[in-house]
Amino acid sequence: MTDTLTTAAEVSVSGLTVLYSTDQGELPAVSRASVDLPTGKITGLVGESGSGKSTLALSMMNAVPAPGRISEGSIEVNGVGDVTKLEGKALRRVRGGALGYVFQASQNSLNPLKTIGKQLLDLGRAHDVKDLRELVHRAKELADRMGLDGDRVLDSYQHELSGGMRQRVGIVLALVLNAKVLVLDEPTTALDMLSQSAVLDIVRTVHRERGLTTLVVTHDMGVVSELADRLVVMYGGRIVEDGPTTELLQHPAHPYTRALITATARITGDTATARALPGRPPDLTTVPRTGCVFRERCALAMDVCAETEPELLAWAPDRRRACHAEPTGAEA
Ligand SMILES: Nc1ncnc2c1ncn2[C@@H]1O[C@H](COP(=O)(O)OP(=O)(O)OP(=O)(O)O)[C@@H](O)[C@H]1O
Repeated sequence: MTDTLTTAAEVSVSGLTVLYSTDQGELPAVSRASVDLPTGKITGLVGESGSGKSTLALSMMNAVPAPGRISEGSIEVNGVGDVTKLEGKALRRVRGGALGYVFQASQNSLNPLKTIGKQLLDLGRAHDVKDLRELVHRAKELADRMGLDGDRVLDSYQHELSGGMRQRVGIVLALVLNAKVLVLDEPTTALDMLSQSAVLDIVRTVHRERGLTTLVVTHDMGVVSELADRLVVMYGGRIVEDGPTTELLQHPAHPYTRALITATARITGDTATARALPGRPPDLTTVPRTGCVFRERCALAMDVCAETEPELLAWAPDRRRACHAEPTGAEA
């Protein structure tokens, strides 16, 4: 069976492999990943630290940092084409133009030496915006919609803003050029609980009001379980499972997804039974080169798992999994 969704895709990642150069040679941080971001939906990309989430998300802007490179695959963005083929000015126009990206720890991604307003003007000039006053007006409006004082924020330096305010500023800058696709990398990490829920409310609201296609990257299953329409689970550079959020949480079909859910008290509703996943996730150098990448931490591992890498295949409508074990009642 193919891995395509029936819904229209705003972004379509196909056979993506991203390599980083290490002292052991070039190794994959993302391996043959194929996934769609359905138009108008919020997709959550989850997995432990090092699973390749940020690398996959950065690839969508063809912005994998050196010493990394996209070695295979394509990323089709609606109205743009294959971003892996873009370079120079065409690529800069897409970043912040069609695709708005709020960086991980965006708390620190702002320039400490320039006011937010000055950074907004730099962004406008980089994108050849003719009417900068209109751009400032739009940014203030957006900021106001997010519960910020637009005038004050534009006159501020980043150190004058709280973590939650900086995160909102990151979203303003990502959307002010009317991006249709919004990518947020760990939007709530390093925020206190109150600011976390305020930022998530804002993401939900701007997503709906602006008709966005949104990708939320997080290691925290709890964050996306309430926010996302769909979940995509990554482990060791592979997509191991995806599907609609409610179905995937109620009936996880990959042992890794099940373990992530069990480890999240916010989903199980019980801090006492929430168990951290035993063992450590692999990095580029330790990820198994043959067979299933999860087998060393998997309670269901069989001989075949050491020999053959399971393919990510559709096993029910709108559900895919990469696992040799049969989906059993245990998943339900
Ligand atoms: N610049 C780099 N050079 C070499 N290896 C890298 C580089 N950046 C990331 N990696 C490795 O690539 C793998 C995937 O990293 P990535 O940051 O995409 O994962 P992640 O799931 O987003 O985790 P985190 O939330 O910790 O960023 C990890 O093993 C990481 O160590």
